[in-house]
Amino acid sequence: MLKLLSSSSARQIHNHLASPCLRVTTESSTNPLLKALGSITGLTRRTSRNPTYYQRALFCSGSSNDGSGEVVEVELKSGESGADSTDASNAIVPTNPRPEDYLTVLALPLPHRPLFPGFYMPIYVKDPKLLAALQESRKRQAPYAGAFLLKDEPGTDPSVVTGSESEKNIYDLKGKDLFNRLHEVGTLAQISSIQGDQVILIGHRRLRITEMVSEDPLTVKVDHLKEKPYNKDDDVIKATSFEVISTLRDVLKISSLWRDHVQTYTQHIGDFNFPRLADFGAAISGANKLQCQEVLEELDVYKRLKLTLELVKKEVEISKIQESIAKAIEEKISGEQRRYLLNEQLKAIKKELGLETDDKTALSAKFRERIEPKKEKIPANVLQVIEEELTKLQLLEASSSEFNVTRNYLDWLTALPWGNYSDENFDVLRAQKILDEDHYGLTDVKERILEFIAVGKLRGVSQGKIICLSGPPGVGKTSIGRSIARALNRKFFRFSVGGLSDVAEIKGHRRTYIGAMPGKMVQCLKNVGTANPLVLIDEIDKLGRGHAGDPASALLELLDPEQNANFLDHYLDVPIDLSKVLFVCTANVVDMIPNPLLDRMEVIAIAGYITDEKMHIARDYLEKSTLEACGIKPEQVELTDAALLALIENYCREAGVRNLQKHIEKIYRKIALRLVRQGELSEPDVSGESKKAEAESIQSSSGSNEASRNEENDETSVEAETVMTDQPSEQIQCPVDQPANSKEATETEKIEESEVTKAVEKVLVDTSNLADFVGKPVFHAERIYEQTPAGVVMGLAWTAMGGSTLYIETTQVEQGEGKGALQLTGQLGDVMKESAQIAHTVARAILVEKDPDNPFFANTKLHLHVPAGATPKDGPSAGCTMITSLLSLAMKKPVRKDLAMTGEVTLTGKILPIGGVKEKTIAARRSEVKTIIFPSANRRDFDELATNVKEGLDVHFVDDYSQVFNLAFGYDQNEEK
Ligand SMILES: Nc1ncnc2c1ncn2[C@@H]1O[C@H](COP(=O)(O)OP(=O)(O)OP(=O)(O)O)[C@@H](O)[C@H]1O
Repeated sequence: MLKLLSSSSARQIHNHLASPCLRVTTESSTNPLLKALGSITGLTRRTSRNPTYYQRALFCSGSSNDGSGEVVEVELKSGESGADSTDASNAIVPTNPRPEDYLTVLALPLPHRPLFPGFYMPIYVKDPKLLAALQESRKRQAPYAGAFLLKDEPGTDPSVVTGSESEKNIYDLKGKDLFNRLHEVGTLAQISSIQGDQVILIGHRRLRITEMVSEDPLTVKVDHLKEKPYNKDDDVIKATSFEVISTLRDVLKISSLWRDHVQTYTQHIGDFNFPRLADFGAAISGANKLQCQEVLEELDVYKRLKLTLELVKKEVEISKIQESIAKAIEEKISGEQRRYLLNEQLKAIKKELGLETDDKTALSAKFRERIEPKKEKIPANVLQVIEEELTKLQLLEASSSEFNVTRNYLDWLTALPWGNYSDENFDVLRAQKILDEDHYGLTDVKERILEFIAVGKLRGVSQGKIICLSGPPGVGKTSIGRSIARALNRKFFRFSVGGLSDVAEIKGHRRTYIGAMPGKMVQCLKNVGTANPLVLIDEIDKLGRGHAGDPASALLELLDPEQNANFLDHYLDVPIDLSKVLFVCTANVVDMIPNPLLDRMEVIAIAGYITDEKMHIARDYLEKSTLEACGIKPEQVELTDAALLALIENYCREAGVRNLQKHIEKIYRKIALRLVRQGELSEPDVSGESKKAEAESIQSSSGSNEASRNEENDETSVEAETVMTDQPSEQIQCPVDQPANSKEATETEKIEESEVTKAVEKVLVDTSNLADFVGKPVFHAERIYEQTPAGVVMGLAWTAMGGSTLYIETTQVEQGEGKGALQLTGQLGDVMKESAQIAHTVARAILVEKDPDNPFFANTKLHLHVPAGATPKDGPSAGCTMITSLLSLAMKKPVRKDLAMTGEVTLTGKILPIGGVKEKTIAARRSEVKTIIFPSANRRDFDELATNVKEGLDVHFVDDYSQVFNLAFGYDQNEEK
């Protein structure tokens, strides 16, 4: 409470407080505000240096002795609330205030560390009210506040950094909450400056909060704390402080960070006594906030010094670790730097000596060197693109991704064989020789190639063409492609488009994609190095559907001679001339080739081989190449004709020869193994003279040995084979696979055995031992009837695997008035089902004509089946076979022996042409058919067949079913038998 002062009481207070900074006016004031404050018991502080201009005063109510009264700040503005300068001049105004005069202070929360006396600390005040209050107090020339460390939230670990989250929360703390979170002991902080929300504090003296005065901004009452009295000359304190000093010196020596700390945060340390030393050590240490707070709270000087010593000692250790880490890293970096510098120097020296240019220049030089010889042939637009890209390369940063893209692009552009053609062979005779060398038969294909060469010779230039070789697997489509390339002296490149569904495979990716690549054609040109290779596109009938674009259209652009002179690959982005490329495609089924593509092709069908052709191929090509591949000398083995024939007829009856090749390889591999085994057995550990002598003795007794071996072999060896001795006439049987642990074998027997095998020179493969090499025949004969019964007729079919024979079987299910019906089985397709219905109708009509009284079809339920029910079948060509089968059953008369037929039939009985004449003829031969009926329209196809295919066949060409009827049933049954 404030009481108006009389001059005497004011002086009394003045004297009592004995403060030189107080000035007391003697006149009493009528200021109503002062009156309202009631009696004054203690004067604390004046706020203005000049008593004439004072505006505020701090008064403390209650006892003036202990200073425990309430502090009241009074505004004494002149002219406000009746207070004027005259009135105010009556108040008691202190001069030169001291920090210890502050008994009520604004509380500043410190989130990270306590503030030590004598140190700077910048803090950020986010609370606008608090900031305003601080600014106000600075204006009032009372720039002091209390700085208190904030306690962690209960349950948090002070050593764990949780980011800015906690900091955010403290700005939200207000009033009582904030008060409860503050450590009791803090520091009286002078507000040195305020810039924005940054406030620089300078620590002065320790405070202890006693109670909260106001909540927002938080104002607290404080006690000023003093160190406990201590003896300056105490040895222990001295020793401890010296240790602190020497440790600090060590740290300062090691850590430059500490030196900076000392310079930045210490402020007029003043007289450097022991308590200050302890504060100093703790303040600059890196200890956590609670350890620092402990030092701050410690008023016992010795204890405080001890605490500080612990902290600085720890700091020494940390500094040592820091130093070693720094040293290790420095060493590593300096090593790398050194290497880098040396490398750079090396590069510079090499450059100076002209030994090496920098990467980019070297790269550009490489590309230029590449295009130099073919510069004349490279199209102008391509040259321009190359030049532009080379300029771009120089401007790009070598480490950029764009640089790599440009480099790869240039690599492709410059690597292509622009205008580089291989010298073509226009020598027809030579070409024919090469073609014959590689393949037996295939006259059509060879003729076509020779025509191509002849045209090239006359025109002087060859032309890009698309040839399509179609036929069953293994007939040599791929290998003839390779052979054509050899004959024409063109480079060969093969790629399969079977299942290909991505257009990018053909046309390339756009350069913008990561990992972009040009298409197959550009890769081919780079690979072969000439612009006129022979490109074999395999399995074109199995081209995929395409999920991104249509591969068939892309192939069209590639193959079409009209378009491919300017083929544009997405990656290359410059037109390439593919008009000189010879494209050869292969397919199993021509029907599956997309029509626009097929339209541009010259299809050459390879039908498959008959036994005779297979024999030739096996003898002259497959056997020779296999012998070579297995490392067997021709004189070491003999595969008899009979064995080969058996192999073809019983094991490899399909149209192609791939399976035959596999079987021959299998035989020769087995022979190779046996020869090696024998060879090993025949290497006895005897030398020179003794060997010779033994050989002679063995030779003289060979007859008896052979005889004994023969006997033994008959009884014991299941897997025996025919072997020949020096004299081919003397054939003996000897076991090739010896029982590994023959206990009975004596020493002499062993020698004899080895010498006998040594004499073996030729392995004979005959029909008798063929099964030992290739196992039992796996092929079941197509022919299931020796003589077809009534209702069964042999037809001829075409499949992707070649031709084959098939039976049409008809039987009667039940009979009865008006029960005539037809039931079909055998996985027949729609066309074949319709064909059967037609056959039923036509057969009925014919029967009416031939035997009007026979009600068979009207009263009989029939079942027509086509065996091999697991294989789907379709097509109209079995029409005439079905009619014949139905009529045969109706008339109960089997058809002529060894007859096969094929032909589509109309409802009126006309016979329409069919496809696959060669395949069907070959299939008929395979099944030992003697008589074949073909539609007349196919006569030309048949006439074109090679003589060996036609040989020995009785072929009839028919226009009308009546002719078939006569051929099938117009025979004398007795004669047939
Ligand atoms: N007329 C022939 N003369 C000599 N060897 C042949 C003849 N026909 C095929 N061959 C041989 O048969 C093997 C198989 O031929 P190739 O691989 O060319 O068959 P393909 O018709 O391309 O089969 P696919 O349709 O399965 O690709 C090759 O080793 C080839 O040399």
